[in-house]
Amino acid sequence: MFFSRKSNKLRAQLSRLTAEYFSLKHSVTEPWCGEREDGLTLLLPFCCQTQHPALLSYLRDNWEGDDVPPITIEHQIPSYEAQAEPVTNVRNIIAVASGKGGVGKSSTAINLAFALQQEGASVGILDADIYGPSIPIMLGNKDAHPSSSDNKHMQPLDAWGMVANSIGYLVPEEDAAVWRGPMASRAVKQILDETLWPVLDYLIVDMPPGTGDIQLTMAQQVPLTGAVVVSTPQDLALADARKGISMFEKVNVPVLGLIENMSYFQCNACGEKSYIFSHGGGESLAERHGLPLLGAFPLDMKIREHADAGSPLLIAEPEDALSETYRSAARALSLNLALSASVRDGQGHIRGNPIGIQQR
Ligand SMILES: Nc1ncnc2c1ncn2[C@@H]1O[C@H](COP(=O)(O)OP(=O)(O)OP(=O)(O)O)[C@@H](O)[C@H]1O
Repeated sequence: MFFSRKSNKLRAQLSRLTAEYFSLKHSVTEPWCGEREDGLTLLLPFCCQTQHPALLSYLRDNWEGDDVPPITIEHQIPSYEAQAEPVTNVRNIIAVASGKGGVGKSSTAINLAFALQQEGASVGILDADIYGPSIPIMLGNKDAHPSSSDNKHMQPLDAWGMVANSIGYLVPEEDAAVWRGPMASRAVKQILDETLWPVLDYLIVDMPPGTGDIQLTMAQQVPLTGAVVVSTPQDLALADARKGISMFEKVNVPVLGLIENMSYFQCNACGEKSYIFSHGGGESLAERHGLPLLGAFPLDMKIREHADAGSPLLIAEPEDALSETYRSAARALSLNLALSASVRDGQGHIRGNPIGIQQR
């Protein structure tokens, strides 16, 4: 065993500094710390790959004692409990939902999916917005169709390194548009189960907007690990977002956080922010429900342009400040899931308060 006598002390120090970095309790970070022959290991149950260098610097700069041992940071995302049977190869399914239509749920779903991927997770996206599938347009492959070698299972489409499936790849939009609720829910469940997903840490599901029977049935039938609710700061949208939160609570799906979209518009010329759809609504809704606000995104032409052009913002402009805001939301989402959910097989139980990752 490496440094046998000192190893407990070293692990305790790694745990303390990691807790400080993420503003967590020492007892939360302790199980993440281990050792191997040539040094210490930090195995995180959430993804934040872009932060590893900063975390490593923080550990090195604040290490007390003689030499800093070699530290390896890795992540391994567990499968968390859900109300229904898991889908083959899929560790966690996260719904992106909105009470009201047109608030930017699909744009958020796709950008969050790429952001999680850039943070080191393996991610796929399922477009369950049966009456208005927009993921194929946003991925730029609306005329593609999944292939099948046995006429029973489908290979998901692969666009920009992201696996995806959507009703939009399978049937003409006008056909799905007339399906009744039960048929629509069955179709989503069927696509979910019959797609040959590779091993995924997260499958992001773009839900149909609203909180009616269809959404409720889907929330029950799909083994959701958690949900993210998207809203604009407008009173009307917030009232519907509240209904969305209650819907997930009713079916015991934990809401992992809120996203406020179209929060403000910033003038390119003078930099002034205008709060077109009101101000602070997302924050107060999050506070009232004890949920984290994972991110607040401006009304920005780039978001619309990349969605329309089928070139995901995070791929086309990964260095843009907006892309970093999506990655920050993705990190907070991944961390919050790790802190608030129970691991599916009952091993390595981790609990704590929902918080975002601190920017250092
Ligand atoms: N923050 C934003 N800034 C600018 N445009 C945005 C933003 N968010 C979304 N949009 C644009 O608004 C339109 C609606 O967005 P999107 O399709 O993501 O919403 P939705 O809530 O999924 O809609 P639906 O209810 O139809 O499913 C799209 O044209 C999208 O590009």
